[in-house]
Amino acid sequence: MTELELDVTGYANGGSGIARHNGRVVFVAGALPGERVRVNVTDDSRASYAKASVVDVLDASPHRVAPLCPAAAAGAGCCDLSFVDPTYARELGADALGDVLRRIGGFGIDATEPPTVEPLGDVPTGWRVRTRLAVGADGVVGLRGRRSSDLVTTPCAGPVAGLLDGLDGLGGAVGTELVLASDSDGVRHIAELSAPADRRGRSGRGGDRRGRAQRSRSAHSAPRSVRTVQGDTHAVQTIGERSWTVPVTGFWQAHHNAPAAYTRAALELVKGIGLSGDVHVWDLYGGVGVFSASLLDGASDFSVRGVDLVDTDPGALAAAERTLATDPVEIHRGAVADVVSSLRAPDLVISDPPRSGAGADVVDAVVAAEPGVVVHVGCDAAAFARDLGRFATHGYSVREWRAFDAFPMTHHVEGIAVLTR
Ligand SMILES: C[S@@+](CC[C@H](N)C(=O)[O-])C[C@H]1O[C@@H](n2cnc3c(N)ncnc32)[C@H](O)[C@@H]1O
Repeated sequence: MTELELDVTGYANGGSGIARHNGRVVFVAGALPGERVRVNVTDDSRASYAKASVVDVLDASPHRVAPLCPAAAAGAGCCDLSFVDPTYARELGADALGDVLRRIGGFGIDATEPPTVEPLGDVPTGWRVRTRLAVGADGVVGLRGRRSSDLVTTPCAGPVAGLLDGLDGLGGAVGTELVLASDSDGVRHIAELSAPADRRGRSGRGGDRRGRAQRSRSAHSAPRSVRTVQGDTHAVQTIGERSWTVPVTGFWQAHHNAPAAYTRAALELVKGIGLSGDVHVWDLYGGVGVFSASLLDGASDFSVRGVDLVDTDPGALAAAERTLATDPVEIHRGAVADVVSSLRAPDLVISDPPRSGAGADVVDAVVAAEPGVVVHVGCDAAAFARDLGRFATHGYSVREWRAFDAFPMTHHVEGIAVLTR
């Protein structure tokens, strides 16, 4: 492996430092702007850039701290910025978000100031209420390594207190995974997911890299059986006066303060934006309907006449049905791209897609329905910027955006923006 000494001059969305070598960009994992580092080149396969990881810090940034997450320090792929002072990490996140909003979203340098990244708690540790761990030989439980499939059994600092206590031996065979959820009363529930198809037999072996990757993707999207190991099949999660019974293996925001913060932010963003009277809402990628509920309960300038809630996950939609049973919410199971053209035109759209973003086709379909106001949420800065940029090409402008440090000690940032036509 090639070893180099580099000066790190910037920070890239994705959490790496940026350096240059022989005119080529090198993305250096584990390095901060202003540092001189010795690195190993880990990927030299592309003409325009290389990837490397830090072997030794020769000249350290004043923002480098002793790792806050012992698992990350031991090589786990969990908290990639655990070695960065948390306030500075949020500044880096804001810079990276501003950069992709300009570069990928096409928002001019003079556009609305990029958002600052707001903390969701006082400390960067003990925030995660849902996590997934791998089961290794002899029932040992741990996180996968950053650059290997080895198990790291040192506990991560992200999960809330008690979530990781006494796990060894709870899981079954090698290759299964444990999904852990802490409900709003702090009670722990654990489900075991059977191994994906490619780890069960020999079907995933052999062939070229692309073939193996394709088989692995389809193996991971194939249904896996679920066994309750501890607690219940569902966790009760509460925001204010509303509660949801959410499948342990289903989606709930990872940060214990995120659902309340995001729904409050959405309400604040639509306040005074020009909506009044009876409003029809689309809650796209709505999951259990936390945004639907907050608008129904908390909108102050307007009242919600009806909501179309769209999601693909039957478990989340069943939870939505229970909690929103007496509300004017119509639930649609299916992909947003397939469903929206059949829905009644909205005044307000909330969209909260998964990490990959909504994508051009969905943005175009939303725009075709001509909502006056769109609130768009994104947990991947580049996808968020791409989606907002697509709205902008259709004449929607960002009136305000906010960002949250929803995954402390990592490079991930959650964005939320309100756009008007
Ligand atoms: C980031 S979560 C947001 C869920 C919800 N808004 C919340 O805050 O709890 C994304 C949701 O998108 C759903 N999803 C993923 N792909 C989808 C698609 N193509 N169409 C509809 N829903 C989808 C997932 O099931 C998940 O509930």
